[in-house]
Amino acid sequence: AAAPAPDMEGVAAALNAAMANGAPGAMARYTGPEGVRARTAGVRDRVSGAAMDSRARFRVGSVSKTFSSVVLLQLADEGRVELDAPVDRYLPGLLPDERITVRHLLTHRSGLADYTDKMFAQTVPGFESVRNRVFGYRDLVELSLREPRTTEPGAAYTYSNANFVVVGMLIEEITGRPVGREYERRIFKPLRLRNTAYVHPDTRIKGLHVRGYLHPDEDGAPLVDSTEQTVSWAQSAGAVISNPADLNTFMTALMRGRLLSPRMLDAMTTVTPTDATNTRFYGLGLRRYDLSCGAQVYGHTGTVQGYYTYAFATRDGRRGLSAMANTSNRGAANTALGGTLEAAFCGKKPA
Ligand SMILES: C[C@@H](NC(=O)[C@@H](C)NC(=O)CCCC[C@H](NC(=O)C[NH3+])C(=O)[O-])C(=O)O
Repeated sequence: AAAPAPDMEGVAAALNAAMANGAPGAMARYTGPEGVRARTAGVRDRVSGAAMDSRARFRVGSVSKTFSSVVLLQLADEGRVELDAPVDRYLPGLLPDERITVRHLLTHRSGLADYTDKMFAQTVPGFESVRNRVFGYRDLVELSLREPRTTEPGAAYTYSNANFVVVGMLIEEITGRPVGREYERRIFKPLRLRNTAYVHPDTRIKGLHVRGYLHPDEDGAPLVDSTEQTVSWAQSAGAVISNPADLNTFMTALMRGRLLSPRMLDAMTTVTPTDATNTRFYGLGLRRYDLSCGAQVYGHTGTVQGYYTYAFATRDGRRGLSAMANTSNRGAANTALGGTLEAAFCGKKPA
């Protein structure tokens, strides 16, 4: 059946719901056979009052994991890394268990603990303690290895930023180049993503951008402007900057086979369930959400201080949606923002 037209009023309602739940602003951009549709709400800057702008850049958080996964899978397509080889073959001695394979990293089944749980147990103090720090990859792996492993290698899905820190190390080890350079030459340049950048450890977002606002843990405490930070605590797991149009271009081009061989794209989109709802799945650095109308959308979510992101596309790459709310540490705002997916990909609810 032909896909339903996007329900842009429903998208706008989801943006307003994100604002009602604590986001100063939000925006979404749909691309499909009907053309491009964008909606904005609220402000991108609480001090100047500047309105949200769908061209503006922001921190995409874990959507960075899909960029990192694409680079590593291109290296696999080139025969320079084997997904089922132990990480130990490429980074000898880094990890304490040689059963951990490259594929375990990409599927969050390595058992490596997520160091951000402790790092950000207290949201604002944790953020303030790292926002200007520059970590080496090994510092972050060390932080992870201080915690007990969460599963036997391959046995279960347990999400961890540490996995994609090691993916960044693999990319640099195999190519001999910084991960940012590989993003540029393999993804940003070929797809002409002119509003996408990897500037770690620079703390600024250059050009027209959204300011991000972090909710403290204490009820009623004022929002913290978290726009400037190194995101060195995440790097290849979360430090990419982009904008809605570039995220649509990236996810739809990925699904159309512009970045990987058909075999590798099939591997990337081969998913396993991540929870009991059987509507959320994970492949190789890629999420799949199964929506109420039967649509299956592939992409990633992102959470970095001051920014919630969704960036998804249909498997045929004909339709895409990216959405952002400029707040975080406020789950209800994130859930509300997620409502843009149902509205965009399932269209108007039957009356
Ligand atoms: C979940 C998401 N993951 C990511 O995007 C990665 C890069 N972000 C995190 O791990 C969250 C770090 C804490 C955020 C902070 N929370 C706290 O500090 C809680 N105490 C905040 O909300 O800004 C994803 O894969 O979709």
